[in-house]
Amino acid sequence: MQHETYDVVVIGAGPVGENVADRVVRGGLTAAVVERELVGGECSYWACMPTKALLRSATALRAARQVPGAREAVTGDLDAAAVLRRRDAFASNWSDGGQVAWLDSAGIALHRGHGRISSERVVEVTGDDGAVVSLTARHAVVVATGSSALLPDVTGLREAAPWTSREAAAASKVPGRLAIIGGGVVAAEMATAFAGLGARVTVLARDGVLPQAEPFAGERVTRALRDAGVAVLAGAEAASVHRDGDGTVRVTLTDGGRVDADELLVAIGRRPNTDDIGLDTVGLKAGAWLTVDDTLRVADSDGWLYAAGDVNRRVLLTHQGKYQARAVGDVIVARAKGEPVDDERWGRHVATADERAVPQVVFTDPEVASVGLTAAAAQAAGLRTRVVDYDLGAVAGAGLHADGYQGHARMVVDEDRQVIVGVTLVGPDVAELLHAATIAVVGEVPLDRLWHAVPAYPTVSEVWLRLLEAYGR
Ligand SMILES: Cc1cc2nc3c(=O)[nH]c(=O)nc-3n(C[C@H](O)[C@H](O)[C@H](O)COP(=O)(O)OP(=O)(O)OC[C@H]3O[C@@H](n4cnc5c(N)ncnc54)[C@H](O)[C@@H]3O)c2cc1C
Ligand SMILES: NC(=O)c1ccc[n+]([C@@H]2O[C@H](COP(=O)([O-])OP(=O)(O)OC[C@H]3O[C@@H](n4cnc5c(N)ncnc54)[C@H](O)[C@@H]3O)[C@@H](O)[C@H]2O)c1
Repeated sequence: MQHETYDVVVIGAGPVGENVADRVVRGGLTAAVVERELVGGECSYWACMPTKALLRSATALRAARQVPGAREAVTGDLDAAAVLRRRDAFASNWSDGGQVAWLDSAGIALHRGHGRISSERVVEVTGDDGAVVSLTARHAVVVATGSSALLPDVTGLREAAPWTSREAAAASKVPGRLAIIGGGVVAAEMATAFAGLGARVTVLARDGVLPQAEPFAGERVTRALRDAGVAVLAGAEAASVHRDGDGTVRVTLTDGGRVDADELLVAIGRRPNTDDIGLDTVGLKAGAWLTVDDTLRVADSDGWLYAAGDVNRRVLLTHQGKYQARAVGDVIVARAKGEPVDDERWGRHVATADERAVPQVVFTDPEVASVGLTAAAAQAAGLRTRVVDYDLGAVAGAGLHADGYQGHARMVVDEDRQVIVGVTLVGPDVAELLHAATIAVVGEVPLDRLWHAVPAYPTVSEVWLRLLEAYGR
């Protein structure tokens, strides 16, 4: 068996693993990443990038149709084939050549194959040809193996060959009828995308649409999906699934109803990619999420094992995983060099924002952009809050942006500290408004000072002033 030694070995070269390795190399250590599939991970080829490419064209078309003058110039329908071609380009045609070249330029070694921890600080990599290379880490092993789609225990489901987000993101044609189990982020975005591409979509939303978000967000997205022709069946749950000889998937519901489709997408959440990475060899449970401290070090390990990104279940988002990667890369370097560790709240070596300041955009139409706590979550956390709502469509900039602009904004104020702890914006193109809210929440900017942050006129951002006015001074 071939043996190699590095300062740090990272299992998984998704966005998080790549960034951990980059950070430790920038800090003067050596690093290897192990990847069994494509360098770039889920995000690049089957998640963030291709799905947003599937969504973007229909959104642009809707935007043009909402502005007289532009509307008249739109004379045709969406070209689904062109959208799929553009999606292919955003997925780099499922080739990781560009990312491999970047690893090379960053001085990071790549080992292709399946990585398994075999003992303390040792990772064995089994290549496609069965050859095994043993990698020893002088300082740390970082698990960044991500997550996979979860399938519910529904009779006949697996035999019916359902789509997960992977097959949907990489679809080579648009099914005539698409049924979706789930009502979360993936279900809402995919329903929007495939309805825009011309499919007849049915959403079996057992717990409603976007149940984790502010209730008005789910309500507005549900309304928009229905306006777009999507059948949203709130409370519907699949009891059994069968795929007929002609390819039709028949979903029988627990209330006896039936939904027929050409494809069935399951989008009910994720499970960690830890089944077969050797956790049992170091006293941890195979198949479990990896619990970490704020410096991303795995609890119950002897200090050499870290986990970042989806696999630690803190936040299942690329940008937040990359934020963790910066913290974990830097803390490994600090510990290796015997330098002080800055693990105070908001310190350099901790991922404090994961707790209460996570930004997310759901790219439905309207978009849902949120950061921090919802009103319900703030209350559950025991904060004394005041909730301020404003009609986004009443802002001058919104009216200019699109005729008939409809949207809603909410800020949740911690009354004791006079700071904003949560913001949710729903409306066309609100994604780019979110970072101002993130800065206000992370910076814990006092409301008194926010009055001096004057939004430019006439932008949609003027909603900030309206929210402050509604709160009062
Ligand atoms: C449909 C969909 C859309 C999404 N859209 C967004 C979005 O718009 N914005 C956003 O922020 N987030 C989005 N996400 C979430 C985002 O994709 C994940 O949070 C992100 O990919 C996590 O990065 P990661 O590096 O932790 O894991 P991954 O991207 O899953 O990468 C893990 C890598 O590890 C490799 N690996 C696993 N096990 C092993 C092993 N034993 N040996 C070697 N290699 C291994 C895998 O092959 C993979 O390349 C979306 C998710 C889905 C499903
Ligand atoms: N734009 C983005 O930021 C983006 C886009 C897509 C995915 N993601 C990330 O990917 C992750 C996975 O997304 P997801 O939509 O699969 O998960 P999710 O957790 O967002 O939603 C899953 C939904 O499925 C429902 N559900 C759970 N079990 C069920 C069952 N047995 N039957 C029917 N319904 C069931 C839940 O009520 C929930 O609403 C999310 O955590 C999200 O952060 C992010």
